[in-house]
Amino acid sequence: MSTEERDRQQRGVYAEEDIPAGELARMAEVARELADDVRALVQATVLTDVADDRIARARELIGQATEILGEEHHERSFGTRFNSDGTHRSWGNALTGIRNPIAPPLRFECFPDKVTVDVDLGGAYEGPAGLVHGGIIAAVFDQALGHATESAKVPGMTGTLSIRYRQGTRLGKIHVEAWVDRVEGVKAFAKGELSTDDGLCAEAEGVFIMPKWARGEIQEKVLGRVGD
Ligand SMILES: CCCCCCCCCCCC(=O)SCCNC(=O)CCNC(=O)[C@H](O)C(C)(C)COP(=O)(O)OP(=O)(O)OC[C@H]1O[C@@H](n2cnc3c(N)ncnc32)[C@H](O)[C@@H]1OP(=O)(O)O
Repeated sequence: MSTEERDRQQRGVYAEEDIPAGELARMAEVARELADDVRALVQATVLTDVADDRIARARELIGQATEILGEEHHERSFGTRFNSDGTHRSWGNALTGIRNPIAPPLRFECFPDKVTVDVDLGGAYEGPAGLVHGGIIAAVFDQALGHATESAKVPGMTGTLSIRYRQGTRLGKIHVEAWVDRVEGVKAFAKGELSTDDGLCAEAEGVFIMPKWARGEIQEKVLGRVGD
């Protein structure tokens, strides 16, 4: 596939919609509840100690649920949807998507100089025994630093991300802060820290770049709207 075709396809996953605020709130509630249920299922799957016959029964029920959910579905991914009320939603996002049970999910608080997030990472995010997987920590940083650039109105995609793991992060509650250090043209340089009750566990820095294909219309849309 040519670069032009790929860029065109990439721009195509951004959709416009016109959903009244009340309806959107209802849809969000349904999405959150479904993802919470499946997240609980994932945790139960990792930790279960029941006998094989109970697993077989659970699989039957899971199969039925999968069939129902698949009756109607989006083609490839949820993408990002811009609503006429000035919001946008990326409900499939792997870290923040309210419809995505893989997402912990991260819910950021935005301040003028930084974004923060507190989240509980349970047994589904294990790497070394009892500790959070390093790749999960990288993903959390990627989203947090990306969110900081978006909050500072200099959004971009990750060009380079580097992480210093200072000590193991025990499964459980983590606190992350991220901020934009400086901006050079289309590049925003962001930094972040992850801590727990044990203190500072990891630090990150990264370069976030507004890609060529997104400069202009999509950049304006992302900049002009708030959303999840
Ligand atoms: C809608 C979006 C917002 C959406 C924001 C949403 C927030 C999402 C947060 C989650 C973050 C992700 O998961 S993002 C997903 C993971 N990341 C990706 O998939 C990115 C894949 N890579 C790419 O798409 C591209 O290589 C880019 C965008 C990184 C750069 O390509 P480009 O757009 O063609 O940029 P280009 O003009 O060549 O270069 C611009 C400047 O950046 C420098 N540069 C280029 N690549 C890199 C690099 N990897 N690391 C450092 N610096 C780099 C160049 O030297 C140049 O510097 P100078 O000459 O100007 O000095």
